Amino acid sequence: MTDHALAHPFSETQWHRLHSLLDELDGRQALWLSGYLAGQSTDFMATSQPADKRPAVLIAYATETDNSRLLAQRFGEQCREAGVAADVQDLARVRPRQLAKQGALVVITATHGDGDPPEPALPFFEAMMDDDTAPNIKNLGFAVLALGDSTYQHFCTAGRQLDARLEALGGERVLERQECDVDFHAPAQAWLNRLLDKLPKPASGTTPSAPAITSRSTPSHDKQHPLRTEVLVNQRLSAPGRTSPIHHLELALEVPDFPVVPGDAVGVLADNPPDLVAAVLDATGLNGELPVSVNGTPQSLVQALRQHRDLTIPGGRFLDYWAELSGHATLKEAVNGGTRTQRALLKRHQVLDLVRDYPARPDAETLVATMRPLQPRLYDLANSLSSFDDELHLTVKSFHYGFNKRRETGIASRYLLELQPGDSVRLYPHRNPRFHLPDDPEIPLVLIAEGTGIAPYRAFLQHRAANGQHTPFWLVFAEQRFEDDFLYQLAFQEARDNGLLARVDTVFHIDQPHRALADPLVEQIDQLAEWLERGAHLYFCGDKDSLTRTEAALRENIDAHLGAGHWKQLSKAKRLHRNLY
Ligand SMILES: Cc1cc2nc3c(=O)[nH]c(=O)nc-3n(C[C@H](O)[C@H](O)[C@H](O)COP(=O)(O)O)c2cc1C
Repeated sequence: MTDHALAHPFSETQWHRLHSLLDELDGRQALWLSGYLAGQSTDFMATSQPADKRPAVLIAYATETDNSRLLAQRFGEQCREAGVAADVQDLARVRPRQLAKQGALVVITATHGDGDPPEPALPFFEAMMDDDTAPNIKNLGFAVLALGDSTYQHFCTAGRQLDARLEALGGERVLERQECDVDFHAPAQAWLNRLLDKLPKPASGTTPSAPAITSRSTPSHDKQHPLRTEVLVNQRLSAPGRTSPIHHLELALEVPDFPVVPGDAVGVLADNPPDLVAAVLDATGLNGELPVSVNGTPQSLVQALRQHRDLTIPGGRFLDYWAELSGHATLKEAVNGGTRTQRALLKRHQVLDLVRDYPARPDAETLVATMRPLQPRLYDLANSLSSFDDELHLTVKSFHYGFNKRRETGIASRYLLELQPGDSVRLYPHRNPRFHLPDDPEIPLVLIAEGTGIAPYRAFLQHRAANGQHTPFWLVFAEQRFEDDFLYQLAFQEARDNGLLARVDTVFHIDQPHRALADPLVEQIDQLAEWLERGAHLYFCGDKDSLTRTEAALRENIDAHLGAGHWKQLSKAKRLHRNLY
């Protein structure tokens, strides 16, 4: 068959690239790719189908850490098995006008930032809230599942706002909004089951559509099915004696086709520190060997507390249980006093404070059932699998915070920093497509990092070098001291010497207390403008406050230099990439 015998939707360049990729694949890789594409097809199809062929139900998700996407995809499969025509799509790719043509809309959305919608879906939320761009959705059946975390002041705000707006725009609520806390699996599934009953079913006698093949048909790892990796190296990168040390970790990757590229991260399932687990057992008088179950899996209490339960933040259900069990007036008043009083109490008490200050004798199973699940933590990959396909590298900084006048250490960073070669770590891939490299290797890239934000840039450089690509890179990096804290200094200096890095600028806050991360770029604004005119993309990675200030300074200077609204255009053209934490 010639290329032209098949009417394909690709440009000539894409067609050639596709062919040369397919030529390189062996049978196993081709099979994997076909399964992967089939899995993605729920997303692809929704954007490419003509309007009149759109399935009745659109299941749209807005996510940053994947919970909403996984729920949406699972619900999509459940719908198809029940014969309900449903498409699953990222809200970031839904145009509000498209909604008017749907039969029903199911939204699964998280809340992030400080009560904000997940960042990729921001344009969708903005367009929906704006009277000029909001669609007319009279009679559109809708239902909203809101994911959140009740320890945040603005609980489930994104879901609440969208639910109210869909109603205000003329939609008809098929089922009352469900709000879920971090232990969302059971309530979310129960709500989705109820929703399924209310969605339009095929006429009797029609055969339900076959369940779609998802990327799960290939070996895959996620939060529920993490991969066990072995620690090869755990090395301090920063100066000895620094209060928040930074380490470089190398983990053995013993599975093929781990689906990450530079810019992606891994979700790490950290263990709680053994001394904290022991202190909780001690204060509750429970034996760690007691049998309990977590999501239906039987295990010992000590394992549940070590691997699955949040021993830091108590959460509302635990507080209710403990107030009842201990019978203590202070706790009862907090529970009965409404959200604000509860939150005030939780701000002063971690789990250990509660169980020590208000002693009681819990039942092991109820204790585990009422505690919040321990959340995974995301770490950006610091290497490219094109260079080391059997290793994952992470850059980890110790995290400390003040609590009740004492100094606490972050669970995940403490766990990772204390690992020894030979220990194992449970993790899963986390895709971050908004922070990937552009396809065209000739596009110049300005890489701006505060501290550990440098990790993905190491992966970017390795990736381009391994593929023999010559991208103009300009690195701007800030840390504490030049002598001690220039992370991966040798690698970046080598890249500078061999021409892979075109420019490097650094800011060391302790050495140069008045110098900001934006300063080197502002001082070289002509150069930056020239790079932008050549089509450069800008990447911002690391500490949210520092990089938000940096972006504001650059925006002001670039708009002054290249014309008002220039920065906004860069953002619209997807040439600004942010990965902030
Ligand atoms: C950085 C961050 C900020 C968050 N902010 C909020 C918030 O303001 N309100 C809220 O209810 N939940 C908040 N959450 C909790 C998430 O909504 C919750 O973990 C949800 O399950 C994430 O879903 P996703 O994986 O689909 O993004 C936040 C989570 C993170 C990691």
